[in-house]
Amino acid sequence: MNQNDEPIITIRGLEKSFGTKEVLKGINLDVEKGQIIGYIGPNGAGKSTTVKIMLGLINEYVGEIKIFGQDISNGNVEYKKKIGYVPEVAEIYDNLTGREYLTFIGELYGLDYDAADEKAKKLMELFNLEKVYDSRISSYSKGMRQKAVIISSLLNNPDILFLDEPLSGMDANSVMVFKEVLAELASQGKTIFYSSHIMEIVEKISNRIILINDGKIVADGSFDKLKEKSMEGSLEGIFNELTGFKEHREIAEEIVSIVQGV
Ligand SMILES: Nc1ncnc2c1ncn2[C@@H]1O[C@H](COP(=O)(O)OP(=O)(O)OP(=O)(O)O)[C@@H](O)[C@H]1O
Repeated sequence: MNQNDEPIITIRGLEKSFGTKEVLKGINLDVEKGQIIGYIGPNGAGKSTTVKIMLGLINEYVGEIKIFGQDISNGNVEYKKKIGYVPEVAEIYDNLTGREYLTFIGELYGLDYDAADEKAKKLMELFNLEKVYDSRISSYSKGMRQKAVIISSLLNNPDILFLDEPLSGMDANSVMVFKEVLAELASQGKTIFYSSHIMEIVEKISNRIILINDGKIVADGSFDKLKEKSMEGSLEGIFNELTGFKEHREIAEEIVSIVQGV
């Protein structure tokens, strides 16, 4: 196997506990260049934990992770230069303007100020944010902030993009643009690791879906392949089936009866 055929991410025997709580119980995964992975699972399943370990934000774990062929525990953080990350909750610098924030991030990635400014400005225009480029981020709406975070994750032209619920707050037009951007990036060989609870979108954009439950991978394949193995026609149905969740109606009825009982 030559170097170009090597998986871009390899995870072997990944285990992670917080105190006595075992969160990841042996994750094994090879991700190929150009894949859009939909990484899904119930609340608390360990999706963000897996991503944070890959980003080097959590250092203590059992198992081996290679990104771009390098073991990430070797102390060399160079690989991070080729990664983009949109966290579920972004701490962005409210008192900075869009321009200040994005050029700052661009410079952290090694771009010079003018290159970062030009790129950020063009991307802000394409996301309809040109008018607020010089306004403080504290004045942005939720969706506007989210777009600024997405732009910041793209400034370094990353080879792997980790997205944790990236569309929250974004309007339908922007979602449409962003979905196309992801498909286009993947077609150019970028790898996308996409975590979300919006099953309709995961179903549409991912060419490979990985479902974790109780710390283990319980499904891995294209949406069509998962459908073949299931009685369910939608990803939402497959998700319910594989996570053993059947009581939604009973739970809903109980909630309503408690609400009405006050
Ligand atoms: N720093 C931490 N300290 C202690 N427990 C943690 C920590 N981070 C995560 N956990 C626990 O690990 C489990 C997995 O959390 P994680 O955030 O990875 O889940 P998730 O699959 O991303 O969930 P969600 O869909 O709700 O975002 C949860 O039980 C959570 O409480």
